[in-house]
Amino acid sequence: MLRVLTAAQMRQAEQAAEQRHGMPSALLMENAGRGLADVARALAGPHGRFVVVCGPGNNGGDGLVAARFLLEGGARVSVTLVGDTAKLTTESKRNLEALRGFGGAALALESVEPPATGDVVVDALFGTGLSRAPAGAFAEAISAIHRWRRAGAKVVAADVPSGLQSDTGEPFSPCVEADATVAFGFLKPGQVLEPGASLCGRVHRVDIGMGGASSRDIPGAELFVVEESDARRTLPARKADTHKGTYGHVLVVAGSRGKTGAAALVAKAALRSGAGLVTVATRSDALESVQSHSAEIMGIPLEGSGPLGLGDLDALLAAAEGKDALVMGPGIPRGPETGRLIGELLSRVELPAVLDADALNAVAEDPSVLRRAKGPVVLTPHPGEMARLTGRPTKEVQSKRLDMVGRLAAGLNVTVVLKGDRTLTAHADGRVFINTTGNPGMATGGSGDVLSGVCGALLAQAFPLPDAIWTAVYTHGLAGDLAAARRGQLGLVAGDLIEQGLCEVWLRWER
Ligand SMILES: NC(=O)C1=CN([C@@H]2O[C@H](COP(=O)(O)OP(=O)(O)OC[C@H]3O[C@@H](n4cnc5c(N)ncnc54)[C@H](O)[C@@H]3O)[C@@H](O)[C@H]2O)[C@H](O)CC1
Ligand SMILES: [K+]
Repeated sequence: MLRVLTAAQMRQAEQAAEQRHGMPSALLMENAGRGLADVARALAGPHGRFVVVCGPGNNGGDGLVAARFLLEGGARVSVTLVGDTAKLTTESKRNLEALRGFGGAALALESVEPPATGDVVVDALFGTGLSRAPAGAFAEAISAIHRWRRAGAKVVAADVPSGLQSDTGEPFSPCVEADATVAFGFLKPGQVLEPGASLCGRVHRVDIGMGGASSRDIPGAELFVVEESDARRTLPARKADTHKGTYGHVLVVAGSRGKTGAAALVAKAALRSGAGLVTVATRSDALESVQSHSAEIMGIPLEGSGPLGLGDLDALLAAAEGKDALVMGPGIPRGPETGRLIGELLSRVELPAVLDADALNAVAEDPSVLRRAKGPVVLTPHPGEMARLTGRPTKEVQSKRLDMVGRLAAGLNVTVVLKGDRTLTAHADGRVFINTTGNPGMATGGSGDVLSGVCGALLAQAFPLPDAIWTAVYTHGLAGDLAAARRGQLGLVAGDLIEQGLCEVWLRWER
């Protein structure tokens, strides 16, 4: 699990490294510059030349150190300092002097021979200190870097591409587009959230000596990027002396006439994710069709017709007996009472409950009904459903994903999975887990149903929250990547995630 730090948290970590762990910022910068030089060197052609573009702050300082290491290694290096050199930070001033000792003079931008294929440009204009859109000479420097990249040079960004807001991943204009970014010490949100992640190119995280700074040194939001090893570790190998009851029984309340596939996708995904038993509760006129999708699906008919309402409460309470997790929402017939029904049901059963699709739209009218839930609740909205849950426009949800998912989870004391590119899993305790698996081929009907089935299965197997959920999200995306590798993104359908993807993930992790 990789910790992701905001700019303010980075500064706190830097202070802790200095005050508690005896790592002066000069040494941090030396290590950062060395890591930057190593990545730049690896990207250069055999006779590649380096152009290091430095700004006025410590990001520029990193660039100066990198220039020195490249010169030491015998490379051809030219350094350009942008902005008022009188304003250089102490550390940068010191490194500029050191560089002069190597004869690597600071040249003006105009006098630099334009780099091209095989050459490498090091973008050390701004890092986590960027506070507004680059203008004037800084904007001109970024335009030069764009030109050089179009001419074939590779661009390596120090810490963050200059112009990118490291806390959000939103770029100012102009903003550098890098082939690689060297993250110093810890990842930043802007390197893992879109569009920042794409602007960074390949992110290389290098340790610079802040390893001693642990969580207690760094208060505030706890953001993490989930790695494959984390997800794999959540799901231990099965023991021999177990039976289907050991792996839990998932109750799926989903489906309706014309939308029986949604219920089947949830149920099949749960079965393919290790649930011992799966029962679908749905209107009688839909049940046969749901069960026809797979012999393993058991069924409970919900008598009556029309939208789910308080009249269905007793039947659902009875259906919940002896179950270990509940998944509700995909394809359900929603009506004016459905939200209250969900509130009543959750206030009386202890089951961990996953609410998706129309269950989310039902509770969106009054999300506070969820506060009475007896068991843990997991919401899995896509941005549109998140907009309805929060009462904010979808555009705003997408521009403040981190903030909004954390706020909703804390406000309702639930776990929230905000789906999309880089799905975010926010837990009520403030931790947010960033997912990096998945691909646009998964933007197909039923993909979300599959995710809710995987969530239900892992909860039914008593994997703890929030681990079970960020693991389900990681697994679902990896299943999509493996399925797309065989079927192509265009050809991918939700069923492939189950039949193809999930089974390949388990095989890969059980080896
Ligand atoms: N925090 C750490 O542990 C380490 C950080 N290192 C590097 O330092 C930068 C952050 O450096 P900082 O001096 O805070 O700011 P920047 O260099 O990113 O920005 C320079 C400076 O520029 C001013 N500024 C902001 N926006 C603009 C603008 N649009 N136009 C003009 N000037 C602007 C502002 O005053 C900034 O302070 C971090 O990214 C790392 O690369 C250490 O080297 C390693 C440890
Ligand atoms: K930079």
